[in-house]
Amino acid sequence: MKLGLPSKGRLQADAIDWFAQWGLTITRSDGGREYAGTVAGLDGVELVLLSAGEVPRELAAGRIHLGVTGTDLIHEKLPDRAATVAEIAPMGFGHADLIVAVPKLWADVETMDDLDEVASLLRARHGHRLRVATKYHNLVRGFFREHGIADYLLVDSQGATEGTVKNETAEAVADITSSGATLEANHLKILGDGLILKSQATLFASRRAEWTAEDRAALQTLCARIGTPAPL
Ligand SMILES: Nc1ncnc2c1ncn2[C@@H]1O[C@H](COP(=O)(O)OP(=O)(O)OP(=O)(O)O)[C@@H](O)[C@H]1O
Ligand SMILES: O=P(O)(O)OC[C@H]1O[C@H](OP(=O)(O)OP(=O)(O)O)[C@H](O)[C@@H]1O
Repeated sequence: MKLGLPSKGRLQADAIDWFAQWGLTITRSDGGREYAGTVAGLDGVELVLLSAGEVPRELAAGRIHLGVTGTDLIHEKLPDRAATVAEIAPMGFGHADLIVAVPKLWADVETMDDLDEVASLLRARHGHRLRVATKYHNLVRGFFREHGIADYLLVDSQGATEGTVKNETAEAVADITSSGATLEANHLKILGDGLILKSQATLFASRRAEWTAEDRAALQTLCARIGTPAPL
């Protein structure tokens, strides 16, 4: 059974601690620079280290049986997620909210409806569409559609998204926030009804992987320890 774990970044250390409480000892090879390691405490588990952003794709391709990543990334990257993955357990860390934020200076803009009005004004007065910077294209499109906002442009931003407003490449952003410090530092505020998704690190199982009898037994054992029914 292949277990995909973030190779570095904010989720890895907490994920290793989380598995330790269920009797799985995960050890990175040589000082943590090599992307390899071992799992002790449950037979037949092989460690695969990869970026949190790649875990959804690897689960969908069936190249890993289990994977740890944020629910935001699963929702964004797997449109057909019910057929692709099964949630085993939320892990209680990596909490973050995907939100829509606008400049604090926009005193009259507090809701998605207000943002829709801004979009219409921008179009009417300046002849260009409202630009929204994000890396969560699918989730943002769906959310704007639910709020009846159609006249806007998504600007791809793979990092430093909150800076796009100051840099004048976008008027609004849709990004992850946890402490709120980055929004504050960039003079942005969250719209009252601008919460797209609440995310946390979660253990998922792949419905697309080939599950041998040994893999299923390992999954059963792990789920019994966690105290949750095996989803497959
Ligand atoms: N403050 C935060 N900022 C961004 N992501 C966060 C935050 N808190 C928790 N997360 C979660 O962490 C996950 C992303 O983790 P990380 O940035 O380590 O992965 P990544 O984007 O694959 O990293 P890499 O920079 O190696 O590509 C997402 O699921 C996200 O929701
Ligand atoms: O609410 P906060 O605690 O301030 O955290 C939110 C910030 O952290 C993340 O960025 P990250 O550190 O991953 O850098 P990036 O912008 O390059 O993705 C995220 O994209 C926000 O910018």
